[in-house]
Amino acid sequence: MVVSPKIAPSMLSSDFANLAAEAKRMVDLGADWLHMDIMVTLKSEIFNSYFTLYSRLYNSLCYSGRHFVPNLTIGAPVIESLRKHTSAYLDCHLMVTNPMDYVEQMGKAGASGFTFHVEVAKENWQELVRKVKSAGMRPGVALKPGTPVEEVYPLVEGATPVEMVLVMTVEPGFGGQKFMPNMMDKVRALRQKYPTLDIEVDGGLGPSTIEAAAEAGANCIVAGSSVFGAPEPGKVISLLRTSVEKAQPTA
Ligand SMILES: O=C(CO)[C@@H](O)[C@H](O)COP(=O)(O)O
Repeated sequence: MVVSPKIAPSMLSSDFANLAAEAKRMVDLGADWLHMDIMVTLKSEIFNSYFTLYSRLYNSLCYSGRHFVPNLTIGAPVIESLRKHTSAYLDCHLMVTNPMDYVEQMGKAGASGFTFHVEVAKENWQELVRKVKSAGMRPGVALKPGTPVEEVYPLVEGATPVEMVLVMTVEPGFGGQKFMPNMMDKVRALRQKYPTLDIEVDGGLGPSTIEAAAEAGANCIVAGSSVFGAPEPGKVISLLRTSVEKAQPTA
């Protein structure tokens, strides 16, 4: 195996009122990571940082209104609570417009991975990656469906590189959307350039779409509704893993 499979149920599809039990259930069923979707409002972020006309304009043009995504989920306090109940790798995907503001609190809360969006970190990604590492987390970069894959190359090749690229296979914001097969061109390009990189796919992954993703070269698989909605979630986790294993070239 060149890269190992990491199956990461998206806790966005879990019962939030029973998060600790849901996390344990997933780990017991064979999950490698727990994927945590962090989405916050732009409003709270801009009060924490600089409120400029530019950022207002930029965000209204790029991010349909005042949020990076049109949904609200969890933040560092929930990660901190969950961390008391599990030692699992918490794969945190920050769908926020100012990831720098969250590095310290996410590190202290016990996040394992900190994946930010390239669309909002074009200027300061080097400092961001350094801070993520010194806060004890593994840095990753995510890209939305409309973002060209070339935009993440400098982050993978930098002096302090990211350790994972997350290719969104739906528009970020909600679980239960349809997988976008044309995103596999990005995965293929990344795998060809970086044979040992962790490449994650997120959105619409399940038994009917895993083959396309695994064949393209994805090894970290986020799956929400296909796992939590299955009568036997353990079988889905194991099928996802087998598909990745089968598709990987042997070293
Ligand atoms: O980040 C997101 C949505 O923004 C994902 O993590 C979803 O939670 C994946 O859910 P499914 O598409 O697998 O239901």
